[in-house]
Amino acid sequence: MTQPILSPVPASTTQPGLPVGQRPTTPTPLVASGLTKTYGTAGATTHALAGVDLTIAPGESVAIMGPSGSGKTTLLHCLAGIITPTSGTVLWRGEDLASLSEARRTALRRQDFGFVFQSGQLLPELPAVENAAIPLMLDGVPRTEATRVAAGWLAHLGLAGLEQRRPGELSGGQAQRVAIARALVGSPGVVFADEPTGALDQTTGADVLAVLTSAAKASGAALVVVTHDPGVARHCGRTLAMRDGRVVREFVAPAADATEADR
Ligand SMILES: Nc1ncnc2c1ncn2[C@@H]1O[C@H](COP(=O)(O)OP(=O)(O)OP(=O)(O)O)[C@@H](O)[C@H]1O
Repeated sequence: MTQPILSPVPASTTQPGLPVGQRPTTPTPLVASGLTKTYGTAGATTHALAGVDLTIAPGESVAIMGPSGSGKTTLLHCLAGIITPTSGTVLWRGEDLASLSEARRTALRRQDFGFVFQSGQLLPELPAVENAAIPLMLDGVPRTEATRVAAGWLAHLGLAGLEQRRPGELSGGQAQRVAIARALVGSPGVVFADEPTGALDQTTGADVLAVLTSAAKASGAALVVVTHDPGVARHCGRTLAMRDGRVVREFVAPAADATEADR
């Protein structure tokens, strides 16, 4: 039986996953200022982001909603350093992500950020426990230790006994829990989730979302979730409604007063 490595106590008193000292422990906000992103070339441009200012506090959960094409994924990708904004800055631990070398940005994404996508993010040939352990192994943690920690997360997320199953042998909801374990296993500062329940039925999606938000909270990670589902947004402390590349409304939890037009 693997040892549980996540206890429901504040992250300030425990850093699940890795031995103390391997991770910076000072909580830090993620601060975006004046973000714009323009795709295309002269004559055929799309202004996907038209000036976004946003601060994600340590440990807070933020849902990003808005109609298709309003810039949600573009914002998430800028915040996570996956793409570089056309103008504006994203500061993490005092550094502008755009000023880092690609190698530094890649390392930072692996070490400080976790990611959950809609589906298809697990490697089909690897068992669940190894899928979940990947970020640690890429970071140089020995395989035995990495899989021990990953197994602890799988157990915490309700997947004890399924460690050796490959993704094709898991349900959609179980596969998303493995993806959540993988996102949290390295004790990230921020977890980014893009439509994490979009491929699941409503009940399974609600379960997975509850698991994601509570596990992120217990680990002390901030959570940024792009979603069309107001049920998802209700799990988050703050909801931003986007339109035409801007944040046009903001709700403090729960987002019960979000209208159909905000989705
Ligand atoms: N790589 C790209 N090249 C050109 N245009 C892009 C690119 N990515 C996004 N866009 C455009 O930028 C705008 C914002 O796209 P984005 O994917 O951020 O919106 P979204 O709100 O996440 O949409 P959805 O809810 O449909 O996923 C859209 O008009 C889209 O067509």
